[in-house]
Amino acid sequence: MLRVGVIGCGGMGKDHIKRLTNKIQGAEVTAVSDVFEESAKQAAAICGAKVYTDANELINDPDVDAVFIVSPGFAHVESLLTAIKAGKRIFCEKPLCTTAEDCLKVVEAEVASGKHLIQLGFMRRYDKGYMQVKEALTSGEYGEPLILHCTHRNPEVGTNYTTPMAVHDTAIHEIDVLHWLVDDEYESAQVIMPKVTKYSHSELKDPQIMLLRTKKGVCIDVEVFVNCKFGYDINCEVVCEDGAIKMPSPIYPSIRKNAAVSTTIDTDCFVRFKDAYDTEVQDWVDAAAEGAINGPTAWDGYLAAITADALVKAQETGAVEKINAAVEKPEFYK
Ligand SMILES: NC(=O)c1ccc[n+]([C@@H]2O[C@H](COP(=O)([O-])OP(=O)(O)OC[C@H]3O[C@@H](n4cnc5c(N)ncnc54)[C@H](O)[C@@H]3O)[C@@H](O)[C@H]2O)c1
Ligand SMILES: O[C@H]1[C@H](O)[C@@H](O)[C@H](O)[C@@H](O)[C@H]1O
Repeated sequence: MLRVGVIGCGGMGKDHIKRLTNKIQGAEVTAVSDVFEESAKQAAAICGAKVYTDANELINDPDVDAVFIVSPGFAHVESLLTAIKAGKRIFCEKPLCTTAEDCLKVVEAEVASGKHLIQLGFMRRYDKGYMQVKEALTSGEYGEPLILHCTHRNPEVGTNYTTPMAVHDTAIHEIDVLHWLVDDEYESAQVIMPKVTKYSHSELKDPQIMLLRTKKGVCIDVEVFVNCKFGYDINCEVVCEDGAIKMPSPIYPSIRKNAAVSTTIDTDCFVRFKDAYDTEVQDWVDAAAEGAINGPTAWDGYLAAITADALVKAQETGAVEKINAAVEKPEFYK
């Protein structure tokens, strides 16, 4: 049994604690921590775990074999470095860290430890729909990918959500999954700002159109619209030389009523990606039995961070911004 300590007991933290406690085979939550003791206590009630307010104490608890980081992005770096030092296995929710500089520190610490310790929570790589698109692309039947059209729509966000978060918090998922889909790396980024929706506020330009170009010349457009009001709507279509592949939407019945046909759209990521979260976490636990780490790595987190930085710069300049890694991909991640 893998004894897991969970850091961060907010919305996503509690969702993962329930998953680890009720669904995942081979793991138990033995400790939880939150800077707010009351949040940690509420989470501990779900799983009967020890309560900490200091994440570093949880990491060094001898009853914790592995650490699950679900605190806000800005707090990830400290827990990651402490857990690497303690030699603990780590699952870290996206983003790895909020700056490329911190991501690089984590990459360097993991490489120096000589052990693969970190799986990053880019769950879309475990989503059935994206996996089907990837399978179609790698079959070679449709030729080379040329263009990707994507949408990332949330029904609404809180008033503390600001313009750069459309990149760091939201488009970060597309940044990771799309280059993985087409097996390529990003070269440049640009952002186009349409008219702002009446449902936004002065600190948030919403919607945005993000454009990415890969080294092989694939052009990607992602509409990020976080106050779209109508649902949690994720779409992706890959236009290839010999066909176009559209990711399937979750299947709901089509209802005929009052002279209209309607189908449900999910309203949040917890439902839309429920199966993907379950699969990624089970994979992390299963890999532990073999002393391995699967899935997205700290290096993927670093690549996402430099791409995010270019997009945030492009939000301000409106220009095409280059994306360059400060270092070569270490042998360790190849
Ligand atoms: N993969 C996904 O689709 C997905 C979905 C939602 C959230 N997330 C990620 O999960 C993480 C948490 O998001 P959330 O929505 O639960 O946020 P949240 O604000 O609801 O919860 C964060 C919790 O962490 C606590 N906290 C803050 N600093 C801490 C620290 N240093 N140590 C321990 N706890 C600390 C806060 O008190 C809060 O209870 C973020 O990295 C976010 O990007 C991922
Ligand atoms: O933290 C959440 C989460 O990552 C969701 O998957 C994404 O759709 C939201 O935009 C973001 O705010």
